[in-house]
Amino acid sequence: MNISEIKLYHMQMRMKHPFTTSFGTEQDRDFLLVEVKDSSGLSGWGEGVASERPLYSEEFTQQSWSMLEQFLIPEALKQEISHPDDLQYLYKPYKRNYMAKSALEGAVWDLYAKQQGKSLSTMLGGTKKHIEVGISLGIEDSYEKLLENIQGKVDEGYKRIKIKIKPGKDVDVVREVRKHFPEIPLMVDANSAYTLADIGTLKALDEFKLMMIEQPLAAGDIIDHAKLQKEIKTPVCLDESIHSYEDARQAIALGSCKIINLKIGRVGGLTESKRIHDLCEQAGIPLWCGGMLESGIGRAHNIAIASLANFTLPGDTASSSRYWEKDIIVPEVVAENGILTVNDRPGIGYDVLVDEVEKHAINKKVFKK
Ligand SMILES: O=C(O)CCC(=O)C1=CC=C[C@@H](O)[C@@H]1C(=O)O
Ligand SMILES: [Mg+2]
Repeated sequence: MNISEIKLYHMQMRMKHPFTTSFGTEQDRDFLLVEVKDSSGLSGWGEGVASERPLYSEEFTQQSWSMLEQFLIPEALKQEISHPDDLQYLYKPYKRNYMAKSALEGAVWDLYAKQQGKSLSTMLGGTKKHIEVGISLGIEDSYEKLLENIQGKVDEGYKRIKIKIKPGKDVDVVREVRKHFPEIPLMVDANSAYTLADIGTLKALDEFKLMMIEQPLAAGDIIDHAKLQKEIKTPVCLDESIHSYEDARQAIALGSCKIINLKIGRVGGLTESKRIHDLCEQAGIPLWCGGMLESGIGRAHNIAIASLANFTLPGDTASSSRYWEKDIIVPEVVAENGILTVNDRPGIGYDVLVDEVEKHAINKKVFKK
């Protein structure tokens, strides 16, 4: 692949509105970008989705920066990479740090696809040209604000509504939403806010015809989710418990979930994402592509992976305008009536506005072969 230079950017971009989950509120997105250049000057881009604080998982921006700066980038420049899959061997000695690994690997995949003159979707084996998307709504202080947000997104045509729940803001909130929206495709994301002691509350959600309940129990848990799934009708969807092909294999074998929210950054990149996709396709476990409040670069990667056949449920990749006054890609990601078009331009299929990247970069480091 003749990689000659790798640039690491520490980005800060303010989202239009704060986003609240069971573990915290975020509005100033702090994330990384990786740019991989070949000797002809062609660039591939990847996004590091860890946040400033390790609340979603153990990863955080500064840790990803150190992992990339001290280990992953210098080692990638030391060897000849002929295919993005080669990075799995470089990554093998290093534990976890999935989001850092994914940022570099995603940039290498984008560059590789551009060198082949093919879209990233095609290179990954994607078959869909249109992808249905939903919207993930944060926790609001008032019912009227939440109901207003839902109405707005239903009017925009989003194909499913995901709302966050936590103890004290769960059954009553879903009941109120169902009162106003009895038929919309609705799911809840608990971000690990419950334990098996809350089984009464989680069973009570069965009356609301939810598409799924996402990650009700502890991050990393497989066993208790298997016990829970036997007790409730609502399909369990795992997010923070699935960090690898192995985790997915064990969760499927134990019946811990009926659906998986796949996030490229959480599982260490596109090569592992593809492996998990194929495993779930074999096992009849549908996937959807989750979001990590990405900039357009991460959204473009999400679109590419979500074009694979077994991504059969609407994901979280809403329009760029969901979060950003101005995205760092052109054209911006636009969901028309809840549908994204997979473009067949080379690589991620969007141009990166390097001036905008530089504007939002609070730190940058260039690594040369
Ligand atoms: O990117 C999006 O629009 C989805 C955001 C979202 O729901 C999440 C982002 C990051 C961590 C979590 O809070 C949550 C999730 O668990 O999916
Ligand atoms: Mg989630």
